[in-house]
Amino acid sequence: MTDAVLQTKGITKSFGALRASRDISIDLKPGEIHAIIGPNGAGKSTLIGQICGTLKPDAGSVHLLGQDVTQEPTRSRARAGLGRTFQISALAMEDTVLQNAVLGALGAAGKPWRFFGNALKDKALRETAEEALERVGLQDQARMRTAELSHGQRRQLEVAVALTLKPKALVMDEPMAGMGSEGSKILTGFLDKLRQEAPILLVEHDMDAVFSLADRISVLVYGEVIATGTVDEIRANTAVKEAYLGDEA
Ligand SMILES: Nc1ncnc2c1ncn2[C@@H]1O[C@H](COP(=O)(O)OP(=O)(O)OP(=O)(O)O)[C@@H](O)[C@H]1O
Repeated sequence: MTDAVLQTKGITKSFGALRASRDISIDLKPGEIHAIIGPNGAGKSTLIGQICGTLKPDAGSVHLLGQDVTQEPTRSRARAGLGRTFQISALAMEDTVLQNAVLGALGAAGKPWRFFGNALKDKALRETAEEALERVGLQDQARMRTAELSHGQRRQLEVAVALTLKPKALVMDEPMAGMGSEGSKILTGFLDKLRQEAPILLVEHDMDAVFSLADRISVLVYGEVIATGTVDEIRANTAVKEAYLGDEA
């Protein structure tokens, strides 16, 4: 377990009487995609919030590259190498694709947003942004307004923004949501390669994507991890079939 890039130990979180996270211990190892699946309301977003620092656990701890970051705010976790993409887009729609990527690079460099006006002229930031766009295949769209991108391209841009951080680990919240089958295929191929650079904790409802990408899957039900295993192990797990997968297994 010592080689985990990201790890939670006994994370517990309640909202009033509702226990949204129950003693969750999961880890993310170098080079892997670890998918978190479970029904609506199972506690996936609550878990991500605690990992990324927007929510504080009532008990338990979060470790990034061996450091206990439980009390650290989101910003310092990001600076330490924790990248994330959001379920709801955080992009500035009226800005160009390149501007959004530069904004990401500016944040990754720890510079306040008031420097944004000059950021486009900053060679290093611009290069970081252009490189990230190229990696997700959006170099030809750099000058387009973000609002003009297709849904799938916006998802690709969100990944590019996360990449400007040069992350050591990535947390992705439903990257496939709203994608057509072609877009899902492109993103799946991209994530498949990306795992070598930064392992990915992937929260995803698209079971085709999960089954084709995940090295390991953890199944969350009522705030509790009921199983962790390979795709084959999870598909064969009776408790998982009963609680969640049913005929999809
Ligand atoms: N801030 C909050 N206050 C009160 N209850 C909350 C809060 N956030 C989440 N919950 C509750 O905690 C439980 C877990 O919610 P969470 O959003 O983490 O689930 P989820 O697995 O991400 O769901 P989905 O797949 O629908 O996104 C739900 O019952 C939800 O209503």
